[in-house]
Amino acid sequence: MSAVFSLDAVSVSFGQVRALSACTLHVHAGERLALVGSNGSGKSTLLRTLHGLTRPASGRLAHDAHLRQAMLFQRPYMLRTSVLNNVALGLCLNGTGWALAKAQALQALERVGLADVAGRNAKALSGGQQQRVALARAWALKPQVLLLDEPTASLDPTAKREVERLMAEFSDAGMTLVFSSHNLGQVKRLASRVVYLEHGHMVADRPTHEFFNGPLPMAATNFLKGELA
Ligand SMILES: Nc1ncnc2c1ncn2[C@@H]1O[C@H](COP(=O)(O)OP(=O)(O)OP(=O)(O)O)[C@@H](O)[C@H]1O
Repeated sequence: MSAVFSLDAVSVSFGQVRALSACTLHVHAGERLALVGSNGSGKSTLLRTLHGLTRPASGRLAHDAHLRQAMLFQRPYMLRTSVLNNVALGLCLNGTGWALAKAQALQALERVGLADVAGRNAKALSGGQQQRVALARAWALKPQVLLLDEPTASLDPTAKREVERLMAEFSDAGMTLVFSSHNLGQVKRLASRVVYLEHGHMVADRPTHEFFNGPLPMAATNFLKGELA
């Protein structure tokens, strides 16, 4: 299988804090990779490093120079303008002309079931709707890889399921997903593979079924016991 991202012994530091320690990881095309671990274990740092927002102190990050990737955050950033403009501006920043950007933005909003609110102020939407706008903004860019940092953490169960459904559909359409989550039910439902991080170290890296059915290193077993208790 071809790797879309390869991390080789990557470490990231913030001053005295070692956020990632010698992480080696190959993300393959079409995977749905979940990052799990306690608060501060390095999940966001790993995602931000894959997206080029954080620079490794050492090690090597390799990907195809033409790889199209997008990233979603726990709280989506919405500009104080219409939903349509929020999606179209993302396309414009990537070089699409305004008229085409608006047409493609509308298609993307249809894709996530939000065409009917295209004219509303994005800031006035619910958290769940805003996350779907962010998914439309990402979808419109046709990324090969979508990175998602706890995309459903602040959403109610219905909105959470809707975002999960879209993630699954995007994956079925061929997109590679890398996401962090504290919701192990969600990880079971969505992931094909799970990486467990602790204090910046990758302690376990398993297909989802094996991750939840062991055996695992003791630290990962203790984490699972704590989370499922
Ligand atoms: N910009 C930053 N400046 C200083 N320290 C940082 C910065 N970003 C992350 N850290 C530190 O790096 C470590 C890893 O943080 P990170 O946010 O990657 O963890 P996480 O697993 O995503 O946590 P959470 O589950 O709480 O989101 C933590 O000790 C955190 O305090």
